[in-house]
Amino acid sequence: MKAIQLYYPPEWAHCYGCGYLNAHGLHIQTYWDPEKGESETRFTPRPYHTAIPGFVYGGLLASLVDCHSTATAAAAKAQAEGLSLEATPLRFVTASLKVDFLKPTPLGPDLRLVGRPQEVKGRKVVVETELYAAGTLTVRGEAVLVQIAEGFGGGAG
Ligand SMILES: CCCCCCCCCC(=O)SCCNC(=O)CCNC(=O)[C@H](O)C(C)(C)COP(=O)(O)OP(=O)(O)OC[C@H]1O[C@@H](n2cnc3c(N)ncnc32)[C@H](O)[C@@H]1OP(=O)(O)O
Repeated sequence: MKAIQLYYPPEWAHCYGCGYLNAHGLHIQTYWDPEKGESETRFTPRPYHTAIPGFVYGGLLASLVDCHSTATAAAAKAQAEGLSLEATPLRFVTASLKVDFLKPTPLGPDLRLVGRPQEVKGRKVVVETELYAAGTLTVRGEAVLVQIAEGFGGGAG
């Protein structure tokens, strides 16, 4: 199975969280299960991703939820519209990101994120994410993702 992020064309693949062209990035990779209609991302934090010794930095956890959600939105939209990401790459950006840190996340175990689309409407997708460390739910996220339009970003300054 191919990660959703690997369908992004090069111009969409520089993201620090999930861009395969960012040498310094996290290279988050998300997989879609069309039967369940949900996504999964696995990530093993490095020792330097520390908040307090023994626990994962919350900003990293938010980044995982963020890029996991943009990819989930692309897969959910493709499935809803009967599109193939191979033929029609879709790219979403984060309009809103809410992260609840339910428990400290231990640093060491592989992290598992499960994403479930709640709404697919026009250019907008809402995704809920649960993040588990060694089977324990430690983070819950909710993100609103918007499909980028022609000329996204405009000119700076
Ligand atoms: C060039 C390739 C770039 C690839 C980048 C990948 C990045 C990966 C992950 C990220 O970190 S993204 C970086 C952080 N995000 C941003 O910088 C986005 C900055 N914001 C924007 O560019 C615009 O605000 C945005 C594109 C998100 C929305 O503007 P639009 O004018 O296109 O949206 P519009 O107002 O038409 O709203 C579309 C829908 O989204 C909803 N929406 C927009 N902003 C929202 C918001 N903040 N909260 C909740 N809902 C929101 C809006 O209500 C509406 O829903 P409904 O259709 O139900 O009415």
